[in-house]
Amino acid sequence: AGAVQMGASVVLVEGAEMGGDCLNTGCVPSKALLAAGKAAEAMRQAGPFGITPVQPEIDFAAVKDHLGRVISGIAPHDSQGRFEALGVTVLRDWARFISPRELEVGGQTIRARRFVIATGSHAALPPVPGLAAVPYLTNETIFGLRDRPVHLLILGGGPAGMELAQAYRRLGSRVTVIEAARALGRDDPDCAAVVLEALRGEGVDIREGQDVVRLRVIPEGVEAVLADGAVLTGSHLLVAAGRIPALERLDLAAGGVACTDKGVTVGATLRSVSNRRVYAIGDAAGGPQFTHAAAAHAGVVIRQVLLGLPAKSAPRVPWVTYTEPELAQVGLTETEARAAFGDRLHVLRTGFAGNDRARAELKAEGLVKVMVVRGRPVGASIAGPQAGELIGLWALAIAARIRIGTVAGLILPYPTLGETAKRAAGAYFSAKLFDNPAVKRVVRLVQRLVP
Ligand SMILES: Cc1cc2nc3c(=O)[nH]c(=O)nc-3n(C[C@H](O)[C@H](O)[C@H](O)COP(=O)(O)OP(=O)(O)OC[C@H]3O[C@@H](n4cnc5c(N)ncnc54)[C@H](O)[C@@H]3O)c2cc1C
Ligand SMILES: NC(=O)c1ccc[n+]([C@@H]2O[C@H](COP(=O)([O-])OP(=O)(O)OC[C@H]3O[C@@H](n4cnc5c(N)ncnc54)[C@H](O)[C@@H]3O)[C@@H](O)[C@H]2O)c1
Repeated sequence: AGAVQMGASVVLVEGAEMGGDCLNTGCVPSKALLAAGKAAEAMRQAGPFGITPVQPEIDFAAVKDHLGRVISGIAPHDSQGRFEALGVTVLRDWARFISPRELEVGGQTIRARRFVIATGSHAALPPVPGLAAVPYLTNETIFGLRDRPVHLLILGGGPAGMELAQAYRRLGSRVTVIEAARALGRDDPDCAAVVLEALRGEGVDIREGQDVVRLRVIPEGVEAVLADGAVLTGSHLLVAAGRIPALERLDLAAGGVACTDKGVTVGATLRSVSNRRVYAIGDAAGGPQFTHAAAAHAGVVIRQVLLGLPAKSAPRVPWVTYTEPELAQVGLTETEARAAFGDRLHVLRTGFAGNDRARAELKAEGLVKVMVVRGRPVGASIAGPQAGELIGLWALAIAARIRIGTVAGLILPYPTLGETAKRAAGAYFSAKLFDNPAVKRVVRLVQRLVP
């Protein structure tokens, strides 16, 4: 869309649904499902507000229809019609390279000056004994279910696994997550612990540090035997154990495009190291796998290809796991910042328990951690209500190299969750101001001298 509107001649090739993974089988249906689960949970948890709690009746097929409506509502923005109206030639078939500067698409040859590979990723299938012989779901099939799984076993406790675990649990399924290492392991452990405790409190069974040693079909569905000997039986199995780039149809060898099992081999400019006509963006580029990362990549390519300007992809992007409470990260985690800056690091912490809005809404679990080096934030981790919205301020502060004092001095409306930022920033100064005998001496002196 950007390229054509800036005057380039553009062909867009899509082999499946317009809108890709995010719209059809990723972000959008998962957030719509989480929203349905949240509505159900609010009914169960109304008691403390003085409202009789009810066990909601969930029409699972109607929930599935809700996902469909949300997708259809957004789809026009990603549609063939919209792109054609902008002047893009849209071809609905699979593309493959036939030479370093030609693609074959449905019998047609396309010769181009530049190519952008934006083919996304698929669910990775881990080498678990028996997986090939049992029925399993991935993100490409689970959102199509019209019947509620009785007991959903989820292989993988990353963002995909944990978001769907909470959604299905709240919609009435039993859910067991089997995680080989640490659940939500890319996030700050203190913040991840808040989310895991909340999920366990809702009845999600999370088995960490557990390999599945065998899977087999049983009459009720699937049986999983874990390394510790536990035997789990589920009606359905979801594989959410990471992603592999979707390069299999492209015949990259014919195009002279080097790749690994992580994606097309590119540097920070996103240009193929082996074919200078080719760029790779999004999940296919082997970096962070988020829609906003893919969108930022698109800007990096447009700048270089259309304007001839230098551009590089950002080494880090923020991310959010949309459980309730939410889990958000921008910049460095405490562990990363400690490794990079050692004793120069100050870690500021504040809990949502000290935030009056969170108290009023009975959502006071969670914390904000801010990593500060030489008076400027270099990272923030948040677990709590609306963490995904709250991380925006820290993203700006880090990107614009704003001093922590500027955040502490902000006047923010009361009572808002956003005040957690001011409170966390204030912690940088409170120790220096309030526990400092020199400050106390100065204040006493000023009190005596000032009339
Ligand atoms: C369950 C789930 C939830 C997620 N939630 C979030 C979220 O909340 N926020 C977030 O930022 N990210 C989320 N993600 C990640 C996000 O979906 C991806 O990072 C994003 O879709 C990547 O965009 P992309 O353009 O690289 O690839 P895609 O969106 O996958 O698009 C690639 C397109 O290329 C097409 N294609 C592939 N090969 C060919 C070929 N040879 N010829 C023609 N067409 C081809 C595919 O059909 C597809 O339509 C989630 C992922 C999952 C699985
Ligand atoms: N809210 C969001 O932005 C969001 C939501 C969902 C997915 N995504 C993106 O999509 C991508 C895929 O998500 P994901 O959660 O599938 O991947 P992931 O790589 O983030 O997590 C996969 C998890 O599965 C575990 N695992 C791997 N093999 C296993 C095995 N054999 N048994 C048990 N556990 C195993 C890993 O240890 C890891 O914790 C991620 O990169 C993520 O960034 C983003």
